[in-house]
Amino acid sequence: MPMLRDPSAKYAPFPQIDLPDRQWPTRTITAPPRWLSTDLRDGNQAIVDPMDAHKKTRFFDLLVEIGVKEIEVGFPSAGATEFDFISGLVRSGRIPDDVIVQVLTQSREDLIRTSFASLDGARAAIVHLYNAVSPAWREIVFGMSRDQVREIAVAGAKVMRDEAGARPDTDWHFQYSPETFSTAELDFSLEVCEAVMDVLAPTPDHPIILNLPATVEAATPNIYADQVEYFIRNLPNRDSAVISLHTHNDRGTGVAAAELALMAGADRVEGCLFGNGERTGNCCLVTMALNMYTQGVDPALDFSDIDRVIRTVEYCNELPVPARHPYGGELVYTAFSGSHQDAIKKGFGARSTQNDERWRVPYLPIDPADLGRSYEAVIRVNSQSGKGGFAWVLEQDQGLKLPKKMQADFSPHVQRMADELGRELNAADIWEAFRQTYHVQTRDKHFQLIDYEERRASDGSRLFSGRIEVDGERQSVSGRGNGLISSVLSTLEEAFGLQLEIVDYVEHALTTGRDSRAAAYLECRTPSGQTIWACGIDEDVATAGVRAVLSAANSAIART
Ligand SMILES: CC(=O)SCCNC(=O)CCNC(=O)[C@H](O)C(C)(C)COP(=O)(O)OP(=O)(O)OC[C@H]1O[C@@H](n2cnc3c(N)ncnc32)[C@H](O)[C@@H]1OP(=O)(O)O
Ligand SMILES: CC(C)C(=O)C(=O)O
Repeated sequence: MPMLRDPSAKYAPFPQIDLPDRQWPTRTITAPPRWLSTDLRDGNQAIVDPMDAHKKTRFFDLLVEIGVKEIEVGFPSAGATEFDFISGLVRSGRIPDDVIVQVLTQSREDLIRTSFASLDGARAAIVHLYNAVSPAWREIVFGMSRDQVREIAVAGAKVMRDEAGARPDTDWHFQYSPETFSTAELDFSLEVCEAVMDVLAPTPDHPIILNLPATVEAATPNIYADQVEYFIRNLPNRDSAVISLHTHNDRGTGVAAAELALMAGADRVEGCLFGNGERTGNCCLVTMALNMYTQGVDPALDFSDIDRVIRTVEYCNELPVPARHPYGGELVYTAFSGSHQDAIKKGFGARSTQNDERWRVPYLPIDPADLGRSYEAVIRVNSQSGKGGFAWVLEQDQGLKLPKKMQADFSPHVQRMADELGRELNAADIWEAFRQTYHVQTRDKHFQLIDYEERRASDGSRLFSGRIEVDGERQSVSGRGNGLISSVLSTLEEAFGLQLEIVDYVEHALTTGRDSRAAAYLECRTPSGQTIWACGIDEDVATAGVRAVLSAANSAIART
């Protein structure tokens, strides 16, 4: 039994933070944070084949297009690929004036100097220093006391200060991360950050960025929010620091933790597109930004063409964006199940009639069109689907708006096909089933309309005379009625002895413009009381009605 019956001996619950007057639970997010993308660093260090310069450049350009203003472009001391990319980028003139690049370094003198060297010639840059501060890292990784670990940070900060001082042509900004903040004692994180601030002497005009990582997510997101609020409230010179968040997703709540910690007073969020990053990844910037958007807050990041973003991210990371990933996954706007389809279809219907700006479509938290997604994929049909499903597909694909009762009539045909095929039914499958069921635009039917003309008799009645192919043989037939439809019905009765009574008739245009076509739907009853639904489609609305009557006649013949 690999899983323990009593895991409490091996895993301890995370302790609560003593912050009884916490403020964050009653706050809301009303403005976007400063965003930093760490796709080219935390993301890149976590993929099987790190990106080459070509891929990194493509990713960088994408981030700029989306609107990210702070971009961690790598870890210059990791090797030549990283160093050359960063120094090449700095010299390329590719970095827009309103975008600042950031690099990460361990707190080791040689690595810090290499990091500064990679940024030679930069207009502005952020150098990001880190060392882990929590007990397990102190004891296991460094084998050091608290004082010694604090000294790692202080020594690194001094090298940063001196390197920056020696390179006055660049507008340097400093960032320090007490790595493993989320599992460290809060007083110690504060102590180390204060010691780093003492060296770097930030001011409100030139603040330091203090980045508080949940390097490993170890508790529920409210705990991280408490930690961040506690840190902010106890940090001297708060106005000389930008408080930044860097969450991971080990418990699946990386975005939630960042959201609550933003409510706790943080200013900046680091993360990756679609949550790439070490292990389960970083905070997903797409999710967090679009969560804000769906609360009516402009996130200042643009995902208007989310599929293009996904294509580039998948190409660069060589990792798929999962089908269920919030906002971006292939299936996140798709309903297969009947009751969801029904509600979504009604939601779109209500939108088209109510002219209401507020988004209120059941089951869809966001309008897919805002992200460049079409409505076609919103509803897909398989054996779990209902009437709303195929009705939506026929409407999107063919422009057909089936009357409700006809949907019920067609439903068993679709259900049978889905059960038999055991797979999703695409638009072509459904259209083919519809054509066969209602003899629409098929050649192999019993009655086939060739042509007809309609005249008004002196007594006001209508005369239908036309040519109908009956099992391949053309016949000239005619009949009289009060209107065109009834004259065709009497023609069928007189010429072929076929009796049909009209119960309901609906017609609508299929498209607008010069090439418009029309669809007519007919509910008929046979002398034995059977209901027959029929459909006719034609460029001319009257002819669509005639075709619908012949569709009903073909069904009646098929049933005998
Ligand atoms: C949580 C994060 O994501 S942090 C970012 C991590 N990212 C990366 O590591 C990607 C790039 N890194 C690299 O390419 C390599 O680690 C290099 C080139 C930077 C350094 O490589 P190496 O020197 O071979 O070793 P490594 O990274 O394993 O460092 C281990 C040593 O550094 C020490 N160390 C680790 N982190 C830090 C730090 N932040 N500050 C100071 N020392 C550190 C360790 O205690 C260890 O010391 P020891 O050798 O005395 O036991
Ligand atoms: C370097 C820091 C910010 C980091 O990546 C982490 O702790 O996850």
